[in-house]
Amino acid sequence: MNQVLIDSCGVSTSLRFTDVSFFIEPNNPDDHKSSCCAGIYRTVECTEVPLRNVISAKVASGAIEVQYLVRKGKESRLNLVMTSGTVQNEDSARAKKWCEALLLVAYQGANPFKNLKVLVNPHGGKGKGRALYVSKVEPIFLAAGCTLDVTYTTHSGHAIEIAREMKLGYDALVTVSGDGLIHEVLNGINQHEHRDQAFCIPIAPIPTGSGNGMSLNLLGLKDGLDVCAAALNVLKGQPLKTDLFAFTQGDRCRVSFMSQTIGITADLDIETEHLRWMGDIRFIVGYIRAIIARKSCPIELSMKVVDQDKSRMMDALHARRVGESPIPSSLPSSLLSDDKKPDSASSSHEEEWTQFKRPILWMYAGQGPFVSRALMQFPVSLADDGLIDISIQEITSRRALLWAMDGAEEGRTYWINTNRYFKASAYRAKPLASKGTLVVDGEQVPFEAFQVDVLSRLGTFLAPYPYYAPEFLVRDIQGKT
Ligand SMILES: Nc1ncnc2c1ncn2[C@@H]1O[C@H](COP(=O)(O)OP(=O)(O)OP(=O)(O)O)[C@@H](O)[C@H]1O
Repeated sequence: MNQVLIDSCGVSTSLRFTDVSFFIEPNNPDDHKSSCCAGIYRTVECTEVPLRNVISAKVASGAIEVQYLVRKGKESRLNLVMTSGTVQNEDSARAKKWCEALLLVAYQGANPFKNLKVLVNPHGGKGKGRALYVSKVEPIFLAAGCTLDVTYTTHSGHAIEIAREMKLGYDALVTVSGDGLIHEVLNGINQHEHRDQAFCIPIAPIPTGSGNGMSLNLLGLKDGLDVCAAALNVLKGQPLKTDLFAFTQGDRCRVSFMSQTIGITADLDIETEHLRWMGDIRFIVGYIRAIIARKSCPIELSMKVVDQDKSRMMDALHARRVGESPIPSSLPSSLLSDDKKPDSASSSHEEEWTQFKRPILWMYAGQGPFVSRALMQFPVSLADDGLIDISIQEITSRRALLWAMDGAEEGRTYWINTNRYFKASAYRAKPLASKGTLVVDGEQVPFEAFQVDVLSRLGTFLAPYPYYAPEFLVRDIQGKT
C-alpha cells in the first residue's frame, strides 16, 4: 500500500513512504529529469525526503502530484519541489488512498488546510518581504491548501490596528517581516476585546526583517533565516507558550516579547536605521562605532533577583533540555506554583529589590537566546521560566569590548565577556542622563523611567520543537566556559 508507480515525463518512477521518509525512485536510475518553473522545481531524481517536508499529495485527472521541500544550493536552503505523473497499473481510487495515507503521516494527523492571517511588511529588513512572500512563501501555503487572508502593511502601527480587530478563527497569524512587526502584533492583541483568546492564536514569523531574532530562536541558526523553513513551520509547527513582559512607563503599558535595552546596544540599533540595506551587518557596524564612542550609561537599576550564578543557570538549562526538570532548578520554590508567582502587588515590597550601583555601558534584558544572528544575548534563557534575563556590561576597555564581539555568533565568548548576568522576576530602571536611547523589541521608546514585569506563558508561537532554540544551544555552551 505504501508504494505507487507513476509515469513522470516518460520515466517510470516508484513513489513510496516509510514512517520517516518519502522516496522518489526512477525504476531505471539513469533516467533522471528535473526543471524549474514559476519557482517550483519539478523532479524525477532519486530522492529521499523527510516526511515533515511533504506539503501536499493529490490525484487529479489520473495523475498524482506530490509537493515537498528539499535543500538546495550552498546555503542548503529549502525549496518547493513537485513530482507528478500518471498512475501506472493503479486505479485512481487506490492512488487517492495512497495520497491520503501519505498526508496523514506527513502531518501526523493535523489539519493541513490552515486558515491563516498573513501580515506582510514591505518595509522590513532590506525591503524584500513582498517579493519573498509572493515567490517563496505563498506557493507553499497554496500547495498545502491553506485559506489566506493577506494584508500588506502600509504604515508603522498598521499591524497593531489589524491585530486589535482580528477575528478569532485563524489557525495562525503569520508575520512576514522582522521582530518589529511581531512587537506590533502582540500589542494589538493586548488591546483585543477578547484578549486571552486572541493571545492563544499562535504567531509564526517568516524572517524578512533585519535581526529576525524570534525566527532564529524558534528554528535555530541553520533554518532561522530561511523563509521556506519558516513557512513549513507555519504548516507543521506546534504551539509553544512563552513568557512576555509588561513594560510600564508612567501610566502606559506595552507588551515586549524579546528585549529592552539602554546604552551602547540601544544606540547601535537606532543609529543604523539608515543602513537597513546592509541587513543584520548593520548591527556589527553600529557596535564598532559605539565601542569607539564608548559612552557610559548612567542609570538607577534595581531587580528582583532570582539567580546570578552563571554555572547554575547552565545546569538548569541542560537539565531542561534533556527533560530532567520541567522548571529550572535555580527557581526558588516560591515561583513554582501559580498562586505564588510575583505580581504587581508584591512588586511594591522595597526589600525584595536589589540595586545595581556600578557604572555601566549597557543593559540588555529579555529572552532569546538570539536577538540577531550575530548576537546571542541571552544564552541561558528559557521561554517559559517566568523570569527575565538581564545582561549588564560594566565600563571596560575598548579592547575588551572588541574581543567580546569575537565569537558572539556561537554564544561562548559573549557569555564570558558580558560581565554580569541575572535572572529576575522584575526590574526597574531610571535613566540619569537627560538624553539617550531606550529600545524595546527594536523600537525606540521615550527615554524615561520604566518597570518590567514578567507575564508568564502569555505568548503563543509556532515552533518545530517543544522549546526555544533547538540543539545548537546545548552544543554551544556545553563546555561551560
Ligand atoms: N509599509 C510600511 N512602511 C513603513 N514602515 C512600516 C510599514 N509596515 C510596517 N512598518 C514598520 O516597520 C518596522 C520595522 O519592521 P520589522 O521590525 O519587522 O523589520 P526590521 O526592523 O528590519 O527587522 P528586526 O526588527 O528583525 O530587526 C515595524 O516596526 C513597523 O512599524
